[in-house]
Amino acid sequence: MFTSKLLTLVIVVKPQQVLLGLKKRGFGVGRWNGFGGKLQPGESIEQAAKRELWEESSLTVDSLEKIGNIRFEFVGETEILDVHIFRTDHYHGEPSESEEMRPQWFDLDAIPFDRMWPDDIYWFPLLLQKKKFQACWLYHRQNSSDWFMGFKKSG
Ligand SMILES: CNc1cc(N2CCOCC2)nc(N)n1
Repeated sequence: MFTSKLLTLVIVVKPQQVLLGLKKRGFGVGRWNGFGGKLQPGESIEQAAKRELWEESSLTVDSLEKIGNIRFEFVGETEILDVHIFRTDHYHGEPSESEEMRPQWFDLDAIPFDRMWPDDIYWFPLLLQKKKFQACWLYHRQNSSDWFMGFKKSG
């Protein structure tokens, strides 16, 4: 029996750069990623995305653009990660380090894909072109990059 866990992921973009955070602990530690996490009771996905962005980077946003959804399955595990991905080009404040994340701006032609989750190289270009997408990935182990993917772009 599979259960799914709702998670958020926010990618902050400015004209020539994208903001990523180095995960300092927990799931995905050591990888650069967008900002996000779990929902709290009573929260909408978007509210959780804004809260997690603020908690992890101290940025606030007026609006988020829902850009994608990826479902991750890990062989041998019964919990599917249902990650809702948002993009924002308008934010307030300056990024600052939190207990979870060390934020850093990256030039769009220098995104550190080799130090990110292996799926990111496939959907970051779509996010940067503002193309909505859906995807599913099967990982053979939580830290290996063995995976196969099904990819469906939706308009
Ligand atoms: C498994 N591959 C993943 C997972 C992931 N996240 C799961 C934990 O919550 C934040 C987003 N984010 C990316 N880019 N790739």
